[in-house]
Amino acid sequence: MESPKNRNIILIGFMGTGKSTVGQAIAETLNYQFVDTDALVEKKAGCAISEIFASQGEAHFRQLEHEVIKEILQNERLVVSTGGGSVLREDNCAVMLANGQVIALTADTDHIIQRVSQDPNRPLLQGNVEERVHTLMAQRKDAYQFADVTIDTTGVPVENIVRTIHEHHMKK
Ligand SMILES: Nc1ncnc2c1ncn2[C@@H]1O[C@H](COP(=O)(O)OP(=O)(O)O)[C@@H](O)[C@H]1O
Ligand SMILES: O=C(O)C1=C[C@@H](OP(=O)(O)O)[C@@H](O)[C@H](O)C1
Ligand SMILES: [Mg+2]
Repeated sequence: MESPKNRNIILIGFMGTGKSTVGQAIAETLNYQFVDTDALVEKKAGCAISEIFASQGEAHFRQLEHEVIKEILQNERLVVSTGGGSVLREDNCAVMLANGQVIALTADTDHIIQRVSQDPNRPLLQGNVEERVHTLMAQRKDAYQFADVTIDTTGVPVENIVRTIHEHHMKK
């Protein structure tokens, strides 16, 4: 485990690009431990993400998310699926790059809208989902570019994405 890029795999990307789904599958393939920062934030707060946003606001959620990312990346052999807004803090990006191979998942807007519309649990997408996705994607268009690798998941089955990540991780 000489290079920091060997330590962990860290998935970043907009909501609905498949970080949580793909992360779980790649962890099983590599026999790494799977960690979802959203789940760790919920554990730390003792309530659901939507409740944290509603009762304490987004800034508090971002602080918990930052603490979780810093803590968890002290370990090795993890696949870490991050929340889509974690990259908005530069210090999170720096911790990620220093502790693993950062892989950005992307997908086109229509696929993202279709995927997230089935899950009402994202506080930033309440109301008109299509409008919210368009607005946030425009705001974040450059936010995922610091990744070591970028993989377009549009129309790609999860097992193919897993295979591509596996190949990238083996040859890095
Ligand atoms: N490659 C894919 N093709 C089709 N559906 C997908 C794909 N990846 C994820 N999904 C679906 O999209 C939804 C959001 O996926 P999720 O893993 O929660 O994304 P994220 O963690 O990036 O927000 C889930 O219903 C999931 O089953
Ligand atoms: O993009 C964001 O700001 C968020 C993405 C969510 O995670 P997913 O990207 O896994 O949906 C979750 O962290 C929270 O609802 C905020
Ligand atoms: Mg997720």
